Amino acid sequence: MWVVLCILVGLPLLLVAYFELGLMRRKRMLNKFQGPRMLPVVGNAHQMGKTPTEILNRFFGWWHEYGKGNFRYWIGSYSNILITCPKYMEFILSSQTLISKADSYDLMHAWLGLGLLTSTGSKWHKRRKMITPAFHFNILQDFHEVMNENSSKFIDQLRKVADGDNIFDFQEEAHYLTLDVICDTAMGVSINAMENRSSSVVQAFKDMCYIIKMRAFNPWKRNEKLFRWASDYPAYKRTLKTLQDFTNEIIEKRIEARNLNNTPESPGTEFVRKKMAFLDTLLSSKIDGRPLTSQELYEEVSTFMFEGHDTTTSGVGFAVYLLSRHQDEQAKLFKEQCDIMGESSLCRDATFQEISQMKYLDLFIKEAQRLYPSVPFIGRFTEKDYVIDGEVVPKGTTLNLGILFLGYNDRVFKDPHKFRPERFEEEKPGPFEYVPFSAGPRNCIGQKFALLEIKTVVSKIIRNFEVLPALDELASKDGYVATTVGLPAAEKAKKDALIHKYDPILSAAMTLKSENGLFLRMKSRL
Ligand code: HEM
Repeated sequence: MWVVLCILVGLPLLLVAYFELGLMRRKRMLNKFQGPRMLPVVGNAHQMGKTPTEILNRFFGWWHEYGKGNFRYWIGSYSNILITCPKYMEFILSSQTLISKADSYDLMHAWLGLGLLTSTGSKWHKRRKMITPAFHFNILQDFHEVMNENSSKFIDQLRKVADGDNIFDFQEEAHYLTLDVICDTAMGVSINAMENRSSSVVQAFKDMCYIIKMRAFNPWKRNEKLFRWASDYPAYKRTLKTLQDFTNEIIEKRIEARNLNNTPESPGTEFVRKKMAFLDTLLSSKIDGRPLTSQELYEEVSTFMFEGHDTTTSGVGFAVYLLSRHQDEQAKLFKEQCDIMGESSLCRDATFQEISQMKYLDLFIKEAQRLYPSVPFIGRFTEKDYVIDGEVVPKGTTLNLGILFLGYNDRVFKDPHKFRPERFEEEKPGPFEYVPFSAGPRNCIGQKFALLEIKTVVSKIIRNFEVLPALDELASKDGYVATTVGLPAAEKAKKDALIHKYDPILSAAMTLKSENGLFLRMKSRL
């Protein structure tokens, strides 16, 4: 009897002791960082919350508690530091060795393999060098034509859905547009997602982006082995196969066409684009003196398909959302369009040069990305000890770089909850104080592409539509943004009552499919 009792009590205690002993070194070092008290075994997991909204609120709560600095927290045996100090950002993002991604990126491996976004070490170095020329100025100019063509179709589509006083989900519409642009520029094919939205490939892209984000917030489904038992696993596998088959087929056909010297210009091919697609650049490139293997081609094309449309969808979405809330700024943007394009030719496409002259639009997009960055967090993993600003960050720590938090830091941005595009002319943030596209050697390779696309689409919307004020109580009358993000708890509670129904950052920027959508009203100007 006593023996059984001893085993029942002693064994769990021994297990806990063993578990804690294994973490001792990391705990000792990380205790030098400020952060919430943790329990044995679970760490701070019990405090995190379950939904993206709860998790984000928890992070902002701690951020205020710890003086808007970095803080550490533990999820079981996983040690994390949320990085919000520009000095740390600088060290991490400038490092040539601290380039391994956090384990949250593993969720993308099944689809993207180890492409530019997810790879590390010499594999990443070689690929980065090879892919950089794909964003050359001339290629970007070619891509601008595709952006223009597709955004004209998008405007036609908006005329249908925004007809009269219709309220519609803008984010949903923008998703199909950005998918069309990226398919055309990355692979040289048109899937016409704006019209064929129910096609299996179009839905597969949408579902896959959703699944990746949903799993990131679900501790069980995040685990590959446990996810296999989930009821949505079979559907996920089907989605994955649809995307893999589609991409591989396009690559094979493109190679065949090239082998037959059947250039993309030749009639009779299904390749609609007459210009070089990203895939063509890859097919002409070499790694270690040899052409890329089918797997390498697949990984890079898929990476572009993912990175290149999900991010720009929210980039366009939040900019247009802010138009609805900030009518004075919308009026200034419209005036800029008239000045640059001429009042009588607002219908035509803006040229590459005209887009670069749209200075107020540039400031507006910068401000939108400060408040609602399309990529709110990025993650790194320490493969060895690092000394950052005099403190040792031990091997085996996940560094979550809070891009979102930088934008709400009043030491960097005066009155951060005020929506004021002009601030970027007056108070220039340092290179690591505002990093929506990251910075340093692993910054966003598609930054110029993304900004060009967002500006092309948003400027066209401004010329063609008046984005009407929101019908709720949240239209800004004082220039402040309608969000609870970044507010201290007391102020947040006051605003919560108003905003709980609709807060784009909590529902969409945290990138789980928006609970309510991004509902807007527009009136045609023409
Ligand atoms: C608003 C739009 C976009 C934003 C805010 C954005 C932001 C970012 C950020 C923050 C990173 C760093 C990720 C990390 O370190 O884990 C990144 C990396 C990357 N982005 Fe973007 N991105 C955007 C659009 C695009 C587009 C349009 C493309 C391609 C056409 C693209 C391709 C990539 C790739 C391939 C990487 C990985 C680069 C590397 O690790 O060397 N992105 N992006």
